Amino acid sequence: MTLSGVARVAFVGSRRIFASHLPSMQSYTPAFSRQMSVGMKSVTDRLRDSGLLRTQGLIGGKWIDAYDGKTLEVHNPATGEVIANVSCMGGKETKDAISSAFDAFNSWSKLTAAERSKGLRKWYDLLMAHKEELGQLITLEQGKPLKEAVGEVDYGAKFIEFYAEEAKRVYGDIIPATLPDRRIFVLKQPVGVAGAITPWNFPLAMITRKVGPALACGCTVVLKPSEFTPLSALAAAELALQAGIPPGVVNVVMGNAPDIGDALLTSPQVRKITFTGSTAVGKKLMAGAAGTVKKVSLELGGNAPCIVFDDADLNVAVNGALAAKFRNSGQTCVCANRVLVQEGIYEKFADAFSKAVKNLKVGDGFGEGVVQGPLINKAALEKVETFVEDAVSKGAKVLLGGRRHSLGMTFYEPTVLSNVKSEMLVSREEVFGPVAPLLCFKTEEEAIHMANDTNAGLAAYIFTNNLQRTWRVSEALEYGLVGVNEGLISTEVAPFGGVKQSGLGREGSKYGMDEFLEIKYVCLGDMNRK
Ligand SMILES: NC(=O)c1ccc[n+]([C@@H]2O[C@H](COP(=O)([O-])OP(=O)(O)OC[C@H]3O[C@@H](n4cnc5c(N)ncnc54)[C@H](O)[C@@H]3O)[C@@H](O)[C@H]2O)c1
Ligand SMILES: O=CCCC(=O)O
Repeated sequence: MTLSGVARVAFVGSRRIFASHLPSMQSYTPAFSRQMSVGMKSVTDRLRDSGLLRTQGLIGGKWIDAYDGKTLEVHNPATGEVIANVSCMGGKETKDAISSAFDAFNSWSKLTAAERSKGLRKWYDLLMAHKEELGQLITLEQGKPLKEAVGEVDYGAKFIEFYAEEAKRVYGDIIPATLPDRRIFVLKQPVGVAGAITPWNFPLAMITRKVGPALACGCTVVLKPSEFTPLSALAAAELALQAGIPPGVVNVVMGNAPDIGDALLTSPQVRKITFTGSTAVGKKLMAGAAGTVKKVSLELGGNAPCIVFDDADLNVAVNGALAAKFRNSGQTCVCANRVLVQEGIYEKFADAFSKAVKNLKVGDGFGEGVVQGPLINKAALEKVETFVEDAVSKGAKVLLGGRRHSLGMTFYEPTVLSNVKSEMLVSREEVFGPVAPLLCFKTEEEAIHMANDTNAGLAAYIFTNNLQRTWRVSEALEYGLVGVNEGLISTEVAPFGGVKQSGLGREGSKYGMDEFLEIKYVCLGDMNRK
């Protein structure tokens, strides 16, 4: 079937899905067109067949339109075209979703851990069974290369698998009593309904990292995915239903973010807010949650330093920095934001790194060999542009890239800047794009000072072959995660989270469970007392 033969409009349930995201053929090579026709056929047909292309909100196990019938367009960032129109919901729908979650909490929290575990395991199996389609959906609405998108499904699904196992390990304590006729017990209980708000850069994994532990602990969830990428969230929710997770345990609303946020924050029935996104929005949510004193966890923005010492292995450092910087086109909270290079290795590193960056193929995420997709939207593109202009106007030198990509849309050339200084915007704020600013330092103390000179404290990377230095610097860095000779460190088994203004709490690992549990102390008096 040729690309032109693919139906322009497909129907999913009662909703219309527009297939007009298909790219204009003039801009691509024949090989690329063939690839797209296969990819596009899969996206529309396979998703429709599996029921994964959902466009309504999910409340109490039912797929529901916005009460006023409003919809919201979802775009393919690689082409700008509309992929789907999803329900644009607000406070009213959110209140109903909260009621459903509150009702469902009664029964879900009372299931045995083994029963909840079974549901989560089934959900994991279904996510994995649909990993190709889910990956295509992520590429379609978020833009990341297909291979990376399928990798996100693997990564995201692992949180569900891990927490299916962890559900069975919510242990309490027995504390030696202070009086002979008493016994002291500690119980861990689910906090209640959790409001989960997630960003667009990992449309699936940021959801599973929250919903997995929440459900494992016995909590129920009202999820609000990003308006830019709701389709992956809806598909994951559809699979949760197919896995037999009861109605009301997972609810999804999307649309008017402040209205949805207000409904979640002001409801006394919501006992937990778990948020991943920008620091600015996180601060607002934290303030809003104070009114009803909710438990809050926040995964916010970063400003990751990537420190390359003179004694580093050059290849390891180049590959590590490349992975840490250019994953998801630089749109990752743990992406290296500043590359600090010691003066003795600076020139060699700048040269080898620029050569490696030059080889990164930019294009539509469905294109063969593409490793750099578009930025999420025009605002993101303009932000990157402004940051590069600011750096250049203050003396930075463009070693590579430094401008919009000839593909147009929101594509930006993978960029390397040298002679970058700490006061430039690229060093002070999260660039969230494919720009690597190189800063030079002389001593270890200077590197630590430069690295810590920020309000953010999420991820940091160091490249060195000196064991003592590894420990000294790892301990001195004011960050929640440190990669040593490694640029990709995220995994479901390790705690992920920031210090300072990068957030509160941890996701992933056994520690991720604590965010959804309350501790209850029970004092048992003398049962034989007359
Ligand atoms: N620390 C982490 O684990 C982590 C992971 C991924 C992304 N991030 C950060 O996320 C940011 C990029 O994501 P983004 O642009 O989607 O962030 P964002 O803060 O703009 O949006 C995140 C979510 O919050 C919602 N939102 C916005 N205003 C709201 C309000 N008033 N009330 C309720 N919800 C509201 C959005 O609709 C979206 O769903 C970057 O700063 C990145 O570093 C952090
Ligand atoms: O963007 C932040 C999340 C990325 C990750 O989990 O590694």
